[in-house]
Amino acid sequence: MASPLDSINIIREGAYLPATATLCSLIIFLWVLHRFSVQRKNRLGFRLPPGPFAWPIIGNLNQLKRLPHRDLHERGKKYGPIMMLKLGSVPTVVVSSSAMAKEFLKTHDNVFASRPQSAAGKHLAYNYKDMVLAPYGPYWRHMRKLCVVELLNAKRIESFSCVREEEMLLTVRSVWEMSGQGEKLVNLTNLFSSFTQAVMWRILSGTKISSQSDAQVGGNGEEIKKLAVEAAVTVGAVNIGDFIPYLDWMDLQGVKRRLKKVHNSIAQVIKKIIEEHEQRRMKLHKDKDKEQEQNAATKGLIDVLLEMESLDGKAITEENIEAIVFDIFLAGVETTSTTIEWPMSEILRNRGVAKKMQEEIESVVGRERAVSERDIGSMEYVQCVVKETLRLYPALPLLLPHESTQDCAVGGYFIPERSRLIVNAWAIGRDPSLWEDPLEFKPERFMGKKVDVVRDKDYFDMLPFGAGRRGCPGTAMADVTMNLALAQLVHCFEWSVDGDLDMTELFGVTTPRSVHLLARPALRLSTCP
Ligand code: HEM
Repeated sequence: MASPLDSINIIREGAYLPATATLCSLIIFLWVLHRFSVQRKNRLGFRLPPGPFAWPIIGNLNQLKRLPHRDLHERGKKYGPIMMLKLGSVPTVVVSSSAMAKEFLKTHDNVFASRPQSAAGKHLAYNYKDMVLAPYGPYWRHMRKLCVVELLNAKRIESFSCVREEEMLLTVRSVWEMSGQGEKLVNLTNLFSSFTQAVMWRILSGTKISSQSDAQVGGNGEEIKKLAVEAAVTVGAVNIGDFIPYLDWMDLQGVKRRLKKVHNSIAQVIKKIIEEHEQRRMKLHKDKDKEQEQNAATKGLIDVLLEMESLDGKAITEENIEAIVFDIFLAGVETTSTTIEWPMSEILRNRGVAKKMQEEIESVVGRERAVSERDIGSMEYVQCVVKETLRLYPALPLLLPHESTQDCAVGGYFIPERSRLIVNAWAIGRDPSLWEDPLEFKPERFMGKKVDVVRDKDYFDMLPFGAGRRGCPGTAMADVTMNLALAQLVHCFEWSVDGDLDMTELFGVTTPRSVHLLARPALRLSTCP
């Protein structure tokens, strides 16, 4: 995956900086003018938050390290829980305490609910016509309501439990097969990716990702799997033009070109699958019996969207449907699979955690059958393992960037309009003033405590899903998927690794392990389910 630092190094080495002195003077003049205007704007009478010295043009871009969540955490120790950086010409507020995160994402949520403009939003995400990268306003509200109320409501998520359970059973069987019945190591990183892709694709389209019918219609599922990886790599690169707008037109790193290419390929696949659904619906409509049969079966979200003509009197266009399919697939897959990979790594390093999980699971389901989603409610320790993972390993350690839509005073500091907000969820989850032994993986810390990371809107001591208006709408779906996958894998198999595990991470769209997770399964149940 391209590292943000690779892109930043281009600037550090000076390879592309404008050469002529005139241009430099002009840029410095504009920079001074800009600083002056920011200071003048401060009619609220507060100072800007503290932060390191920012160079003209590049600001602090050249100082960011390969793992920015760790780097910003270290800097936060010097400058405090609100720090101001300049990324290129973009004023950027970095927040790294629970109390300050609450100020920004709850008290002043309405001011910080927008997203900054970016090449990814323009060229990949349907020119901001998706939900994830759309600026705050009526269009985003329409899309968010459609997604939260119609697609990801509790009843709908529950209706897909059979999809998740079936895909998990297929995954367990493929583990056993791939390992040569316990002889060989299995690549769990790839396995979790395939599992979450299969679940999300089936929930959207109603078809298996590599089923025969899918293959007959051109293998849309397989195609989108490859494209999702490509999109993640491209979005993971820092685009210089997003931070130094007057260099944007040059597309120095070729990011815009790659984004456009990936967008066109993804849009084509999504368009095709929507057209196929439309045609099938028309055919079924003619055959009433089959239509009833289809209605009784679980529908994919694309069918749900096609059946709805409007929401609150506003039409649901084909572009809306395409963008929502795009968002749910891309936002739901990597985040969930990364969050399953880390607790499996901890379980492999800590036999005691696996043992406690197995004892609890067996007390609920015995050894003769696989775990179902209904069982999870009775498994407090398994749920604590998931919570502890979300605390220590948030898949998006800096959430997604927010942007302020007006001047604002927060925590005694002035935050100018159009500042970028970065909330360091990784640092908050490891804050020693909130957590005892913060760096240790101890699921027991949540036992007997009513901590509801998914639904409690007032809980800011860990923020794996963000909070407020832009908080993740897929939390409930992610929660059931992760709990089921972990319980099933630990119940069916005893896992072992060769040697010590490397626990370092990469920073890209999500924060996966830097080295794929390989482990050997030994069957615990009498037969593979
Ligand atoms: C463990 C899994 C997941 C994690 C850790 C996660 C985390 C996040 C985070 C941190 C954000 C940004 C919040 C912010 O900007 O303040 C977000 C946004 C979002 N997530 Fe998730 N997510 C997960 C799974 C999912 C799933 C399964 C779906 C869909 C079914 C989903 C859909 C979205 C969408 C659409 C947004 C954008 C919301 C908006 O901008 O209005 N996520 N997620």
